[in-house]
Amino acid sequence: MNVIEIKNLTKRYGNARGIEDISFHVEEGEIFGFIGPNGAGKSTTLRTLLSIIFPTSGSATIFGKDVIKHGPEIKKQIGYLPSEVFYYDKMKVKDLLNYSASFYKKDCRKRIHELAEIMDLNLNKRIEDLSYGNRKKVGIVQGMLHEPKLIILDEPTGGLDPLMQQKFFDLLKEENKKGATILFSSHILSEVQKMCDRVAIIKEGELITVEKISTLQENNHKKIKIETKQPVDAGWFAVDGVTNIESDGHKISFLYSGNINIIMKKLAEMELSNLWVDEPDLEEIFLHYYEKEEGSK
Ligand SMILES: Nc1ncnc2c1ncn2[C@@H]1O[C@H](COP(=O)(O)OP(=O)(O)OP(=O)(O)O)[C@@H](O)[C@H]1O
Repeated sequence: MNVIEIKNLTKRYGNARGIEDISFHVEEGEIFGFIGPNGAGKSTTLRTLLSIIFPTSGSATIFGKDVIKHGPEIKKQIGYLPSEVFYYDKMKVKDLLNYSASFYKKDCRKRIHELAEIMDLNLNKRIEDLSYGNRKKVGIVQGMLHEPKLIILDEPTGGLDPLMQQKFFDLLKEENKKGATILFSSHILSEVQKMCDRVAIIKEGELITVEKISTLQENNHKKIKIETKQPVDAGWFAVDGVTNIESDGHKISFLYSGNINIIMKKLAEMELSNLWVDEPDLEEIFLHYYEKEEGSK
């Protein structure tokens, strides 16, 4: 079953671009990553999904229900962490969290304490006395205290130190094991790579691709590095499927996607002193997509 279905979603801010014709779905039980650089349209997509803002055209459903018509009902089953959290500064953390919990028809007190313990958050402090990272933790606890079936996170790790990031990801994995579906946006590719099953890549408001991380890594591209006896002109690699060439004459690295025999024959024409074939990390694949898109314009 698809927990989220986004169909041809477009949002314009006056004449300015927000997102253009975005379609993808998130399946039940998935951890789905939504990645793209600053200003790509991640927050716009997520806010439209939560009917915080309304689309110019297109539609979206969550749990099979239209997000505009059934917004309030759907939101009870969603945990949302916005990219920036704003609070009443004078409130104590525990008062804010209890107030948030009062919107749900369940007793969340035990879970609030468990989450605060995991995230090392002091419930007795005033919001105004918290650092940026600790405010983020308040947002995390607030988004998860009602044990939602769907967790939507917009750039969740900003401000968290590496140890906290790890704890937070462990927490998300645990929620996912218990059945929660997770959608999170990020421009930090290593965290998406660590966490997600599938990923949608967005650029300048448009969707570039939706792929399994494993497919992106294994099937599509190889990272090939060679060392040669004679200097090789980078032009020698004008082969279909070769991108991201970096060369200092004797050492050349590039990404290759396509029939592996073609590139092996090309390499066999050269006197090699060394050869490495690796899977690229997500960052390299991501840059590759960007280069392709820019080149094709
Ligand atoms: N309220 C608004 N009014 C006008 N334009 C907006 C508004 N909010 C976003 N935009 C524009 O929409 C585009 C997408 O922005 P959005 O915040 O969705 O990107 P993002 O991928 O979340 O970026 P970031 O990683 O920087 O948060 C940008 O060009 C941005 O300037």
